[in-house]
Amino acid sequence: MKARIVTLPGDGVGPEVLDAAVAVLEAVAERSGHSFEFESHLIGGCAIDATGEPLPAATLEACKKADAVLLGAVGGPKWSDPQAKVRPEQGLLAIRAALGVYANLRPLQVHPALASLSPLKNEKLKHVDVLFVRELTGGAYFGAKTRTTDTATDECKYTVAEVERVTRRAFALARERRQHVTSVDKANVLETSRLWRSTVTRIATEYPDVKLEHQLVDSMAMLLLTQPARYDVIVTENLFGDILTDEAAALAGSLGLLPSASLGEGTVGLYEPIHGSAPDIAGQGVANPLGAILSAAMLLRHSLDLDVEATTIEAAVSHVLSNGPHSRDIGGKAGTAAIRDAVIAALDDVATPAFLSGLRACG
Ligand SMILES: NC(=O)c1ccc[n+]([C@@H]2O[C@H](COP(=O)([O-])OP(=O)(O)OC[C@H]3O[C@@H](n4cnc5c(N)ncnc54)[C@H](O)[C@@H]3O)[C@@H](O)[C@H]2O)c1
Ligand SMILES: CC(C)[C@H](C(=O)O)[C@@H](O)C(=O)O
Ligand SMILES: [Mg+2]
Repeated sequence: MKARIVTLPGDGVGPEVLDAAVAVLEAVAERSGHSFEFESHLIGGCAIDATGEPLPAATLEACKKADAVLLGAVGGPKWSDPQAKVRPEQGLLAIRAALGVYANLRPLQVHPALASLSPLKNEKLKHVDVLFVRELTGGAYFGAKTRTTDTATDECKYTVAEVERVTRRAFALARERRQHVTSVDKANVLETSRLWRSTVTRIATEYPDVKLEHQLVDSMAMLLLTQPARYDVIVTENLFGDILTDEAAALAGSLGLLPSASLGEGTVGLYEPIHGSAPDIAGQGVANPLGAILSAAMLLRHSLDLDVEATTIEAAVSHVLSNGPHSRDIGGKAGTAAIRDAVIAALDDVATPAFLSGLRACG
């Protein structure tokens, strides 16, 4: 298979983790006989510096023509002045909106080798396998904003159609898993949450084989840490999903470990680790690239239909977590490049005949 992948390294540790993810994809191509072509474009702070825009037109145009987009991270102190007219994060929101990727899949698993890093050091960590489906193109992120000297507002708006499509995506995914959806809202206070809850409840009747429960977001934040193994698919609105998934990363052991896939309907998929530009460690070569590498695996699965290759990357990552080396955020000493090389070496340890069949076919 031939595929064109646009890479958007962005700022801070973004380019560092993306280099590692691209190297792993190149190693996969070499071993499985596929051909991936990479084209890098600007987004975020570096794009503001070069063009004045956080999402230059050339970047968007390239993304729309690609088979998939792999992003590092945007933002950083250099562009965080509260008075600034343009911000790196606007580029990220704009690309998500322009590609129409309304469903952000953020899987959480806890690797046994990292269980001691988790705030839950007991049996409850076994079998933690949660898929967050975060609504990504609506809510307070995209509502009207106002600002005067003493007042500011962020409108939070959801339409029924926006809730319906992300709910259907969550239920379809739950059907392939453990047939359980938890919908998270704040329906005791917010009107948008009441619309969310009634819409989810109605759409759930289309999936009688999937069990639905509702949970208020504040208690969800507690239950996620105390009973994570109870949950299968968690569907929620944009802001709640942002916060709960960073919280979930604490269970996994580090924010540097979690990947994501942002999907729409018949549009280009956008893949990115859930962490940010990590200004505190940027430029030191110590960022954990596993969230970016696992995002590349999700890209292969969801945009290129290369499930065997995706599973092989995931197995190689698991092999490295079991055997080391480990990066600093998970208690080790290895830098980004050493982790990258270890994952690439592990591809050969975990490769199956199915994975290598493309290569054999190519002689
Ligand atoms: N998708 C994105 O581009 C994205 C996501 C989140 C935050 N941001 C931006 O990043 C900037 C910094 O935000 P923040 O500090 O709140 O969050 P952050 O995710 O950048 O960092 C939070 C903490 O996690 C650590 N961390 C993050 N990624 C890591 C990795 N790969 N390996 C090891 N440690 C890692 C950091 O060192 C830091 O201590 C802000 O400008 C924010 O807007 C961007
Ligand atoms: C940088 C920011 C706009 C972004 C978000 O809130 O969506 C980030 O936190 C994320 O989780 O991808
Ligand atoms: Mg976030």
